[in-house]
Amino acid sequence: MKILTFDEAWMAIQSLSAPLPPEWVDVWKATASKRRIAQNVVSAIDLPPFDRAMMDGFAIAASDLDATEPLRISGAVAAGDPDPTAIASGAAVRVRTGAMAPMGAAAVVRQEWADVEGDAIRLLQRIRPGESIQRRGEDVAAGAQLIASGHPLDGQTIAVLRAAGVMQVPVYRACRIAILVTGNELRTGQESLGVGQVYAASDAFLAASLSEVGAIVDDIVYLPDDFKSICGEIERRIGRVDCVLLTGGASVGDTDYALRAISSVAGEHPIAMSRVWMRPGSPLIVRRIGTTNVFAMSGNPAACFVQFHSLVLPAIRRMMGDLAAHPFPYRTTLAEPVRLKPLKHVRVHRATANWQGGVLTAVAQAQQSSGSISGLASTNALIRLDEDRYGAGDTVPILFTRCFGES
Ligand SMILES: Nc1nc2c(c(=O)[nH]1)N[C@H]1C(S)=C(S)[C@@H](COP(=O)(O)OP(=O)(O)OC[C@H]3O[C@@H](n4cnc5c(N)ncnc54)[C@H](O)[C@@H]3O)O[C@H]1N2
Ligand code: MOO
Repeated sequence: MKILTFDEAWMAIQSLSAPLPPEWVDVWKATASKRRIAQNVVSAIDLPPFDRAMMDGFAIAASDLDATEPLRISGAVAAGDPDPTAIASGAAVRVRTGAMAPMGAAAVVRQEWADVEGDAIRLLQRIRPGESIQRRGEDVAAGAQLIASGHPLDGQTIAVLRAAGVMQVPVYRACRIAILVTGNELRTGQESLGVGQVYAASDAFLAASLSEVGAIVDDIVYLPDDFKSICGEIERRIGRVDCVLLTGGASVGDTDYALRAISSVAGEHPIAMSRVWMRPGSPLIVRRIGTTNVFAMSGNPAACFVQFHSLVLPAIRRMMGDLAAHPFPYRTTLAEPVRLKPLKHVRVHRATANWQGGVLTAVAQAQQSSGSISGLASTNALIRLDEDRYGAGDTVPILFTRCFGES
């Protein structure tokens, strides 16, 4: 048994989970995803690529910013016109928003600030130099840093890359994952339950949360408590997927095969851990075999949920380039007191978090048994409890298990 504290387990698992090699994606074919960019990206062009009119109105020369005499309208330019008509002193060029500013334009006078008198305009106020012109490269210059490594390739980022003329970016490869669900008592699909049987549940939240972060669930396999078949199913995935997630059989009973099967397949590969001082979720076995990380989580759905969100998912996110992952990244106020049995385990409670009067506030669920699953539908967070007693208003670390605000 290799038992670690929660923080030791976090470090051990994170250090096994190096980012996967990047692959290049075409920015114009990329769909918004949680994939992360694997290097700093610079702008390919000046942005905007030319001095640009920001208002519909009239471009004027520097000598006419406070002209009291009429300025003759000498031409017009629309967005997309390639010809940057020059502007002379005493003249105005009609411009549309998004058009190239004429050569020599010192400002664009929005049309509300000028009276049109035949083929001339008269300014209604003094115009500031540079008014309503966005200069070439003012947003970002060609070659300047645009996006930092590790940034998600989502819709907002794709917009920036496109605008800046970046055609391809390297992104960390999506983590490929196999889920092996073990247990003689488990039934799936439309099967009705026999005596002593339960429906397999945990793989549903595993698969859903993994696809939310952009990982690829290669397959989900249901296995009996049989040493040989568990060994065989692990072995055939080593080197073919980046992570194998087992559930069930992670504890110490004589039909709990996860540790023995992983050890048998691993041979000389050292075990990172087989238990963590955390409740629920203490039976957690982690071993890297070749290029594959193998995690065996508890069968109890609530324990599996806690292990997955607090330790396993952050490791998978790190493999996909989230290098800033932190175990419980926020703090919340407790709405109610908490009293716990003195134990050396860190307790991780399922909670419901909400904004109350502008303050993030969490209520721990009443039912915290590791065998109870019904509360998972309403929980949106896990809170970390290192002490035995807390008062209402105390603050504790929290992580969100679903997008905050979607509960
Ligand atoms: N003598 C000891 N017994 C146990 C210990 C211990 O230290 N000494 N640890 C306990 C703790 S803590 C936990 S948590 C459980 C973990 O057990 P396993 O990981 O071996 O899981 P199983 O025994 O296979 O299953 C536990 C429970 O969950 C049900 N289950 C399993 N898989 C699923 C699934 N996919 N969906 C829904 N429900 C599932 C299963 O039927 C069992 O009821 O061990 C304690 N024992
Ligand atoms: O891992 Mo267990 O959930 O502490 O009963």
